[in-house]
Amino acid sequence: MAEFLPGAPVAERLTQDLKARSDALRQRGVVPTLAIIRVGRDPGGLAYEKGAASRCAKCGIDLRRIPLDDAASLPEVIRSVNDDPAIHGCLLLRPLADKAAEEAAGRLLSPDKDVDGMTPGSLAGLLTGRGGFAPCTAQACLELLDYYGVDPAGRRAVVIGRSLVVGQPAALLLQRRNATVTVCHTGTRHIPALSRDADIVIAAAGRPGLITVDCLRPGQTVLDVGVHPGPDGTLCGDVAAEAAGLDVALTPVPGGVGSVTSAVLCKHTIQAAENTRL
Ligand SMILES: Nc1nc(=O)c2c([nH]1)NC[C@@H]1CN(c3ccc(C(=O)N[C@@H](CCC(=O)O)C(=O)O)cc3)C=[N+]21
Repeated sequence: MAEFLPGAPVAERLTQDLKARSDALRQRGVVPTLAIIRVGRDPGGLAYEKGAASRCAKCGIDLRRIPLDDAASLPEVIRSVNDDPAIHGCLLLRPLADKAAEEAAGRLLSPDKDVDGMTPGSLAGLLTGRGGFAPCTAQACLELLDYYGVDPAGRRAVVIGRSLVVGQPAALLLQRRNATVTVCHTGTRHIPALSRDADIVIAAAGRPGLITVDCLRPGQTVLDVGVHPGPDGTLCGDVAAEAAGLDVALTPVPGGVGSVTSAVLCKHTIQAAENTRL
């Protein structure tokens, strides 16, 4: 049977540290503040905004919600966020229907306030190891490994999925922690053999049930990033439900990586507020 690795204790430990850091900032007259820009009403974005709002309240972070009907005013809103010293972090919920507007927003947002790690500046910092915030879900994977004492150093890791939001940042973060990383994607042959060979598997393909039991072996640590609404209204991940019967350490869906993501968003916001000089 699988040993489950819940996200709640990881988020809770992060929250305790962040609340203390927020109190220290407020004593210096700095109120850590996050702006969340939402264009439209995508269910995934609404779910994330709801989780982030709840986590911000626990961490002592003020939240500025900026709902927009469309992307027309996005450049002006991003500029006002960049110029507002009272706002330390900004999350633009993605994806936008208007890809060009999303890319333009990524070029406009100050990397210093890009707590979601979406801007070219942040991604360059991730690649070079010189500053910037990593995308929160990728960072959440490392927070889970650290909390549960799984040291990536010297281990073989397979990341399934090569998005700029999760797969590639997670691979870079694992490499920086001295893991040997293989990134699998739609062009990869023999994913099951490659995946079975790894000590750590990060499933971030965005395809429900893609990682079947023949991709896994006893003793592995498996982080399931997928969050997919199932036909019966429940949520499922990229890892097939049958994996629960294997002798692996597995993050549940819901209650796994997703529940740590918003805590990492808060961690980046507090860090951004601490980076400001009074
Ligand atoms: N710039 C940007 N960055 C994102 O990281 C981003 C985004 N836009 N747009 C929306 C998606 C979706 N997303 C989720 C994160 C956590 C949960 C989460 O906490 N899920 C809970 C379950 C929530 C529920 O029960 O509905 C869990 O997995 O335990 C869900 C969805 C981040 N996203």
